[in-house]
Amino acid sequence: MWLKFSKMHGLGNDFVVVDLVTQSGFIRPERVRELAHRNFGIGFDQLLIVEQPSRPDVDFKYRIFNADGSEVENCGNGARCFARFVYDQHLTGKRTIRVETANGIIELNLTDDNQVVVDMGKPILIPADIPFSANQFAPEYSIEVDGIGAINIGAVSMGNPHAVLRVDDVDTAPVESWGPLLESCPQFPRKVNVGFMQVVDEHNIRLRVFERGSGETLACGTGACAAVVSGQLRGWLKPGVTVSLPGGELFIEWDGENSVNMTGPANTVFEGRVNV
Ligand SMILES: N[C@H](CCC[C@H](N)C(=O)O)C(=O)O
Repeated sequence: MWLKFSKMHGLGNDFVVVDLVTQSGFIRPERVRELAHRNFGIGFDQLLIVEQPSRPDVDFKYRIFNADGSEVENCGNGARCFARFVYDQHLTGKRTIRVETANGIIELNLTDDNQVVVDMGKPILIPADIPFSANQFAPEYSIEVDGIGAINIGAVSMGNPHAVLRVDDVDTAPVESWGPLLESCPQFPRKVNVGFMQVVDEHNIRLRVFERGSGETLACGTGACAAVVSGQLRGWLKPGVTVSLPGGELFIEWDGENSVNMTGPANTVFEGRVNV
């Protein structure tokens, strides 16, 4: 079965986006892994699926699959590309689009200057809801990790789980070595995305993210949101933070209580057809 797709990226975090509103089909997890391969497949960090909504108060359903075939709850850079895709493919004429993810509703706003503003919802901080093995919320936790030892982390979910470490310099941070060890540590029963955050000042950070199910990416939208939330909770940041990632910059705003808002670009590279 052949399906049309768009190849897109948000700051180099790259996606294949498939419309299953006007097309019908199903992509098995094994086929997701094959298509994610950068030599034998198309190559992507995540596969994004556009589906008909399952409730009247949203415009679309938004499903996300990592390169390893795992289905996940949210993808921030993907949300911006999702908005660009459904508008450019004329699946909607709206510039404010409500979508349901596996973990709730997010609102996407296409701006006049070719950016996308996403209301990412409130951060989830209760350990059991992240999920993270702590008895009660704390801004910072000390955990023991095999192969690393004792480290301090923030634990935040944006629908998907994130551990946030502070480092002095992201360029020398142990992303490749510590990323996989933390991604699968038992304290996060559904695994975890791992953010390495360098605080430049109270309104600027640098960030690298080792993503659950995909490895290090050039940018991570939910990771940027989680890092800012954790940095504000730990007293290092104030509302209105520019996050510099290897692929570019996102602007993240959180008032300390309500939704986290993310602003950034979304780009289409090419369109194609793929046999699933
Ligand atoms: N790897 C993530 C999903 C993609 C998140 C990232 N690409 C973003 O922009 O938020 C997870 O397993 O939760």
